[in-house]
Amino acid sequence: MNSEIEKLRQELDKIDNLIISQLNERFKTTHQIGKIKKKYDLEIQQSSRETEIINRIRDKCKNSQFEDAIVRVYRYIMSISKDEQSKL
Ligand SMILES: C=C(O[C@@H]1C=C(C(=O)O)C=C[C@H]1O)C(=O)O
Repeated sequence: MNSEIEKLRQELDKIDNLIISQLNERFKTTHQIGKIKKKYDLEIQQSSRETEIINRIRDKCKNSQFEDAIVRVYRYIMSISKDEQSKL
C-alpha cells in the first residue's frame, strides 16, 4: 500500500513542478498587464474577460468530473492576479 501511494506521490511532484512553472509564467503575464493598466489608469477588475476565461475553461473541461473544481481554482488564481496588480 505504501509503495502504491509513494509512486503516485512521485507523479504528483512531477505534476506540481509543471503547475509551478506555468503559474509562474501566468503571474508574470498578469503582472505585465497590471503595469499597462497602471500606465493608462485602467480598471484592474475586467469582469467580461473573466467570464470569457471561465466559459473557455468550462468548455475545455466538458468531459471532466473536475470541471467545477478547476473553475474554483481559476477563480482563486484570478483573484490573486488582481491582488498582485493592485500592489503595483
Ligand atoms: C489579467 C487581467 O486582469 C484581471 C485578472 C484576470 C486573470 O487573472 O486572468 C482576468 C481579468 C482581470 O480581472 C486582465 O485584465 O486581462
